[in-house]
Amino acid sequence: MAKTLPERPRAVLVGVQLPGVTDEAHAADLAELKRLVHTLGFDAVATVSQRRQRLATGTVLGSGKLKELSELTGGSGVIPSGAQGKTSKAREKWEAEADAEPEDPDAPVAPGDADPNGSGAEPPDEDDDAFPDTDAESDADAEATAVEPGPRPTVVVVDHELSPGQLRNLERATGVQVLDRAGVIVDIFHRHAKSHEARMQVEIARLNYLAPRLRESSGGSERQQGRGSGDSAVELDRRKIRDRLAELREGLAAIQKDQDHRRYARRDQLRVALVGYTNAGKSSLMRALTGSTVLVADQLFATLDTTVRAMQPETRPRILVSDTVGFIQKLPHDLVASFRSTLDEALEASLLLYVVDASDPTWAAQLEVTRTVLREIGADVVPGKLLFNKVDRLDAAVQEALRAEHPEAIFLSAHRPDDVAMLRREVIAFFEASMVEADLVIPYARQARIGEVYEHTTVVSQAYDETGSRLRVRGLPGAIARLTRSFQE
Ligand SMILES: Nc1nc2c(ncn2[C@@H]2O[C@H](COP(=O)(O)OP(=O)(O)OP(=O)(O)O)[C@@H](O)[C@H]2O)c(=O)[nH]1
Ligand SMILES: [Mg+2]
Repeated sequence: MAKTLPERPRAVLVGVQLPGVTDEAHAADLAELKRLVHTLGFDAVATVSQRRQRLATGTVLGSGKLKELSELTGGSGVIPSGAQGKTSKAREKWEAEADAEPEDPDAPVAPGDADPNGSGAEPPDEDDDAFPDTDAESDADAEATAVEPGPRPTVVVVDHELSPGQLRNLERATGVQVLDRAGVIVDIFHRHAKSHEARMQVEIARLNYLAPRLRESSGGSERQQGRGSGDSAVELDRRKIRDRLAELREGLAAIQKDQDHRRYARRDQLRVALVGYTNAGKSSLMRALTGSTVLVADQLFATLDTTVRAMQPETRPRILVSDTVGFIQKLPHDLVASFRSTLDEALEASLLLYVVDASDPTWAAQLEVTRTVLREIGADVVPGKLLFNKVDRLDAAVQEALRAEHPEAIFLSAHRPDDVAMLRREVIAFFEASMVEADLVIPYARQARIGEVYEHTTVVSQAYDETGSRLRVRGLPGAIARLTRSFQE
């Protein structure tokens, strides 16, 4: 099918299997990178993989593998030595700062496990020799690099976070544009962000990501300033980025204040949030439960905005359902920070529905990523239910085994109305269980506000006496306490 479409850029994936990473986990990582790259509009046509003790400081791969990679892209396979001499003092300083500014909340994405001292890694690394067994290992999986026939790949995508220096070195050696995993995710977020807020959050993350990587054009990556006065152009860009970041933060703070108000207004309502790994089926369940038309798509990070809708048909009191941004492993730090406010929805829910794609063999690792992120924002104290979604794709035996292992979980398919109805009953039952019954007296003078009671509780019976109407209600203890107070004032 892809052949009839306009040509998609062809990409080579690069992954290093570090100690402690199993073959399965490594393969799953690369498969996920392939999906990310696909979502971005590239075709991954080859994978270069190597086992190493750690990422090579300068070029990620050892020199042998780097040659192999560069043969695929038509690059020289080496870092031209002349190119290294040109780095001026100002640029060095800028890069060094960019690589290591941990105390600055605006600091660019940390280089992660790669290149911990963030030197920018200009000189070609020499650690190939320090690990003499690596060459043998690279020979061992040399035959893994098969390329689909067609034109030369024009992009290299590395499954790790690269320091600006590593990125530049790889571009020089391969002669093509190099993206790292964080860059791919940032770009996807950039394309998928719809609301004003999400766009601002993503722009902040993107600027933080791009800033340390600004440089004169090399290997086809975009460069706004064209040629000219080199470092001063970089300096200028840097100032512009700082200004823009400040402006964005201000705008975001205003929007978030507004949202805090709205959230405050919803505080008495019954709320459930759908959380989970990207593509697990959160938006599909959201649609099914609320009849809303949120985007459902077989791509990663289809949803970037939190949507809140009442469960349909409406219950009394109504139950609000939130759809949230999905998680992924190795999510760039900046993006996690950007989406923290989105995740506040999850924090404020009374119930979290952990949606898992049961048909994905790596579901357990995906669930762990979800739990870890939620733990980090303190949402692990919110009661949760485990939802094994997409069971329509499982064969009966696998499903049986899963059910036996997780008797407390809900098994369903977002595509089956009966399953969704069952989920709805489960959600209602959860809230029922936490509700209490109480009597509310509404003085005649305040009858106009009786609607508030109906909004936040279930009215079991109603009677009238000389003081006003007397309602027997069921609701969450907090809501009842607030209503009682508000009608006594
Ligand atoms: N077979 C099957 N496919 C499903 C089911 N639920 C969702 N899908 C499909 O899975 C893909 C992802 O679904 P979404 O609902 O967009 O997933 P999401 O969790 O919202 O994903 P993000 O917004 O990207 O984080 C879509 O192609 C859905 O049609 C299910 O129960 N069975
Ligand atoms: Mg979604």
